[in-house]
Amino acid sequence: MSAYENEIKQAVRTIENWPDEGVMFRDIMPLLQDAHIFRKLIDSFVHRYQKETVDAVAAIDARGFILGAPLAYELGVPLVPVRKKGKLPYETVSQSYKLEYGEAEIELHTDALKAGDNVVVMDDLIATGGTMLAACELIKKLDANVLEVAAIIDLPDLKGSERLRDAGFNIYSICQFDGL
Ligand SMILES: O=P(O)(O)OC[C@H]1O[C@H](OP(=O)(O)OP(=O)(O)O)[C@H](O)[C@@H]1O
Ligand SMILES: Nc1ncnc2[nH]cnc12
Repeated sequence: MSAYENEIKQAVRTIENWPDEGVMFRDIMPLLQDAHIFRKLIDSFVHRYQKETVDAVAAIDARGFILGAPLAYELGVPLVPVRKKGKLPYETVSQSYKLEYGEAEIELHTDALKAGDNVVVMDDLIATGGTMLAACELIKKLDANVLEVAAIIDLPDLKGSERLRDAGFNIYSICQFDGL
């Protein structure tokens, strides 16, 4: 792990037993409160994608918006918010996915991407991978291509990154934490 990756990992705050007993909540808010770390964080994503052919950044509601917006701005490409159900006013495609308890649904406007667009999908964290996989399905429904899914944090014990890899997606995460 490089020095900057370690600096980012050290800045993540862990809250035990939140929101439920047994969960170690990995809180990215301290990374945003430190302007120096926030800049390094965004720059690391920019550096990874600036030489790639990226046509859009899809950012997942809600914490993915915080990262996806500055990345899209710096790359000079469109920002495509992937929103939770019922928030987008125009015609949508939607995809349901499993949560620990029950189901959720996310949506994209049908005109958000063009067929063949190369898309980076951005969120703060991959746990079970359900959210990222659903976002990738939406992108595929619009005949666009997922170049890579990107997150600050991967929780490999929850097998989300494994599910994403098995489904054929490339993954980039800056740091990993053991446990739930
Ligand atoms: O890999 P998964 O098991 O799908 O979990 C990861 C997702 O969970 C969190 O969002 P949450 O649904 O809590 O919404 P929020 O961003 O509105 O807090 C996180 O920001 C990811 O989007
Ligand atoms: N452990 C965790 N920390 C922060 N966000 C999460 N989303 C799902 N699991 C999470």
